[in-house]
Amino acid sequence: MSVALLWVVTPHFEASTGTGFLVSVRKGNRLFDSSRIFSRDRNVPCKVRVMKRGKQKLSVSSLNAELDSSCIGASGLERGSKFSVLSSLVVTPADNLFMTSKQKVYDVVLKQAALLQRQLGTKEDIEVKPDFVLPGPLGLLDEAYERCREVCAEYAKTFYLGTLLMTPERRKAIWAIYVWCRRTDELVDGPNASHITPTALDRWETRLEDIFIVRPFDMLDAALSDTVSRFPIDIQPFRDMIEGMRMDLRKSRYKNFDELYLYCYYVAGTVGLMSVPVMGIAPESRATTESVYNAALALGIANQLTNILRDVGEDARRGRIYLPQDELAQSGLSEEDIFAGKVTEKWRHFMKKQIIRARKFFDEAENGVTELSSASRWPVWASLLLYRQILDEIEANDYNNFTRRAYVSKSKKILALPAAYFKSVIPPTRLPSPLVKA
Ligand SMILES: CC(C)=CCC/C(C)=C/CC/C(C)=C/CC/C(C)=C/[C@@H]1[C@@H](COP(=O)(O)OP(=O)(O)O)[C@]1(C)CC/C=C(\C)CC/C=C(\C)CCC=C(C)C
Repeated sequence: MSVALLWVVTPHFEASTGTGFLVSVRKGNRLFDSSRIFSRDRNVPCKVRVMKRGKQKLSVSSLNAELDSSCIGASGLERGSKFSVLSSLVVTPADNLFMTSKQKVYDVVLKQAALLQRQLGTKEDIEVKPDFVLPGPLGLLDEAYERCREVCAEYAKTFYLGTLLMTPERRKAIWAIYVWCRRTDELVDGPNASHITPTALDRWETRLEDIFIVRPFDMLDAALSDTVSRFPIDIQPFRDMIEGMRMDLRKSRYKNFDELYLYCYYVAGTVGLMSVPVMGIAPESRATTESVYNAALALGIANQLTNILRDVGEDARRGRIYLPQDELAQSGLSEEDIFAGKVTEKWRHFMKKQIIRARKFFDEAENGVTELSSASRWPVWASLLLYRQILDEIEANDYNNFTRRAYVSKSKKILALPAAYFKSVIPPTRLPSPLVKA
């Protein structure tokens, strides 16, 4: 597996051509030469050395190698960047001040659904653009997607197997989105997290904007540039995920569920919104686009809540408590109880309520999976069933999520696959349902 290692001398850059990074990529009627990847300011050159590594297992640090240079800067020092942060959900007009997080996020869902409908006309139009014709022995874009595939296969084995069930165009797009999400998450959760500052995240956001105007920084970004030009994907969920990382930098406590919900939207609900335009809605579905987006959002929230409940002990050891403070207090629990990590009756009672809530989000998501295009349903069902089982495992561990990590065994994972398959062959509902247009 070859991984490009990039050293960036300044935040502006132009790739050197030393190592055969030299295939032109056709983008609609435009051609861009990926060996010469330009910064926003085309007059400011910056050297990027591209070095191929021999076949080796990808590691967290190899993924980060590329991130370090572009986000932290070669020295890891702040550079007083002039990059601006563009607005996303966080820009709240005065009359939004009293809205709950759910209402604010629902506004995003409505906007995303409207954008998708506007871009596609009708759902029957969902068709990806044809493949680019690439010169060279192995198209640069093919190589870019191949790297995304490798990262995905390495980091998310079960999920990767699920993507193999999708159509080739869709699976490539999901890999590219996955890699971008993973890298974004690594910024605050990876080995270099201590070097990450809000300015570094601003740079990452500038780099995201470049992806959307097809000026990718590296190969993995090039795959996403291609994906977002083929599918009707909007930038906002991506921006919002970066906002979630900012939140992670500045916040380690959540007053109530409203605050936590917003965090879960940023870091995981956004993944659902990014994925729907790729997964596609079944042409025969009678569900509204916004209801499908809402279900996708619910699956992201459910996954993240599950993740938080599974990792209570691990997070506490990093000084983080994602659980709503007011609900902890209502159950007679304090921060000290979390740090002490003792499973008490109060804790069990608190956890039972949290699990009920997470399951409700999974239930909400279920209705939407059936409305997805047929080839996308199996992997989504599989991921839903597998992630939901983590909640069962927490129960099976008698709610000891302080010192025991709930995980789904291989045999249970294998059993979930046929179950997911049978669910996925159920066609979209033709009967009136809460998801169906009036
Ligand atoms: C088929 C499918 C599931 C597609 C989504 C693929 C995709 C782009 C995944 C990106 C995941 C990612 C790396 C997110 C970064 C932030 C993060 C780490 C979120 C947590 C994921 C778990 O990751 P982690 O590797 O840390 O987990 P483990 O420790 O290994 O357990 C999250 C908990 C959130 C992930 C959220 C989703 C996968 C959203 C799923 C929603 C959809 C795919 C929409 C489906 C559509 C409908 C209508 C229901």
